[in-house]
Amino acid sequence: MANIVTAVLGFLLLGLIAAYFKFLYRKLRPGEPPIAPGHWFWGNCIQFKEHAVKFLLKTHAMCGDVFTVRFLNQHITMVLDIHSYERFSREKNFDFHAIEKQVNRNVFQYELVNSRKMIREAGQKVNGRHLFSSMENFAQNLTEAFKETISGEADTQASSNSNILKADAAMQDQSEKVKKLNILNTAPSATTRNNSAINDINSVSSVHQQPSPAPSLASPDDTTSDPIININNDTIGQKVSSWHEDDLRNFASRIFFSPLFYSIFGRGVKGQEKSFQPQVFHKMFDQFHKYFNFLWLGVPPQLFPEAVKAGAVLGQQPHSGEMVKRDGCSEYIKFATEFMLKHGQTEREIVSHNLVFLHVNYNTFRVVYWCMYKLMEEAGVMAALKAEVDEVIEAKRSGATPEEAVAEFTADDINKMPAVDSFLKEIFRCMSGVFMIRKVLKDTSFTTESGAVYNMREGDRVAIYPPAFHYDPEIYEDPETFKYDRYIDATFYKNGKEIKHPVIGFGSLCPGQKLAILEIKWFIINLINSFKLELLDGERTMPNINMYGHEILPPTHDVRCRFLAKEKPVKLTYFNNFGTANTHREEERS
Ligand code: HEM
Repeated sequence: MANIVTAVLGFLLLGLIAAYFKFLYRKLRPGEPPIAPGHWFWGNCIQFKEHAVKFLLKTHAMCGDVFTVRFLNQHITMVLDIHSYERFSREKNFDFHAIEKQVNRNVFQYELVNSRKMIREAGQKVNGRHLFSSMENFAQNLTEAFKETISGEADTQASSNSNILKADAAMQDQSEKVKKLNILNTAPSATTRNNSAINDINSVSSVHQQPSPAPSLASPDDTTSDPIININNDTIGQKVSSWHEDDLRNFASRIFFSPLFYSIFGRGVKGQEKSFQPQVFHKMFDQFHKYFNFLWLGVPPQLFPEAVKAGAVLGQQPHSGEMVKRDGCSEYIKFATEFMLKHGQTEREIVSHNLVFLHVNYNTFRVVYWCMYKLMEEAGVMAALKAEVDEVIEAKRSGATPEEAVAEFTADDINKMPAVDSFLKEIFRCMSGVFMIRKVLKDTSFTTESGAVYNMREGDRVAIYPPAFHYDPEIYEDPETFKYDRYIDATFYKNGKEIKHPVIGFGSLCPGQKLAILEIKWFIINLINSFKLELLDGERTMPNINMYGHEILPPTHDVRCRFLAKEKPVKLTYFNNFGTANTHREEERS
């Protein structure tokens, strides 16, 4: 018996050693970059999770510009040379498609047919003339959201959302449709989960609907802080003519996420939308998003019941035929829906794609959260931006009386405000967590800008890691400090050479970059024009460095703030001037 046990243990050990050499250990081939020191089993997982930027900068100092890190059995070669960004982006053997496929399959559980063509063509629906019309759509929705928040209607709506969900929960049947549309429909009891998700919302509701909610220490991505129902009953329906307290995330959701949602999916018939509402989706999306990094790496969704529950609610969307007819539905969604239907994709796949699109847009919300926070954190930042915004508005202002005062902005006007522009770049510098990652399609010799050659192995991943550039003390003086004016008339150097792209928040492929920047800047201008806002005493937060890998880092926890609608602000309007000669030239230049 003892002999058998010894033999089994021996085989097991041999198996483990063989598995180690097959999957984890790597013998370098000639010309391959060095491997970063790490744990024999985890590789560099722990170092990366503890503080990705510090780990990479330290390894860079040890190994040079190009080196390979390992996450369990996944090798990723890091190209940490900012001057090689363009070469990296242009390299045909470095493929983003495989990464996008992995996200679609593992996180959103579907496959996009002919995805390269779809994204290339759909991407045009937010650029060129569509950039201007998409922006017009967003600006109208933003004005609406500000009006609703100032009049108190947004609170009333949020409260009625909660009622809709209660009614919905009561009415929930065993509908097959709901089961089929659950994007994480991994087990047969999707409907039950769906009900319990809704019930969860309602149970949180009763906890949160207290006259004076305590300051929330929950992460903004934490479901315990509920955006739908975290409402002070005393203020529901009241005009915001006195100071009004809220969680920052909640406030940002109402004045930014809502208009963003409507700009993507349009508006249905008021009062008949059940759970397909921005505040419901925001809440559920956050819940789902928390597990993004695990799902992306292929961990089964069944391990995250909270994500599955959220998936059930997120799956409840209008039928595609209805969606494209909604008032203000984006050209992107219309195009993508038509494309997918032509390629024989199902309703469930269309639903999943809609969520992918919301996912990429969600980054814009995260940036806005940080913009609001940084405006409040230091009085000097708000004062400087306010001075610029007031000055530009004053110069554009028309109308004889304060009631009639209007200032009209074009996209060029919005982009030509140096303090706003620099502030936003600094937000991206400090808050980006993005991996610009590609799959190596075949063995490739990659030459860096300085002429060094590295052999990249087929099947590996290769990445640029912008946050490591953004916090490089050789590029940025005092990189840990937030300086809103860092980018005004400034140039940056590394190894004595000027850097062409000092901030890389969007990777090289994001088709939504121009739209996101315009939307955020327009939001900042409107926010400063319409509201006074402050953090409550002692409220501070910071980016959650454990979330490196997310495009924009979430905060470690939410903060409480208070805001006051300004008396008679100048009415701001966005003017779509696409078609004028100047605009074409600006577009071509950028
Ligand atoms: C602040 C907001 C945003 C950030 C930080 C952001 C960031 C990114 C990043 C880092 C990538 C990967 C690119 C690469 O690796 O080269 C990406 C891809 C993408 N983004 Fe954005 N994005 C934002 C807003 C948007 C918006 C508003 C849209 C809407 C059109 C959008 C659509 C996409 C799409 C479709 C892709 C996939 C591109 C492909 O597969 O080729 N993004 N984004």
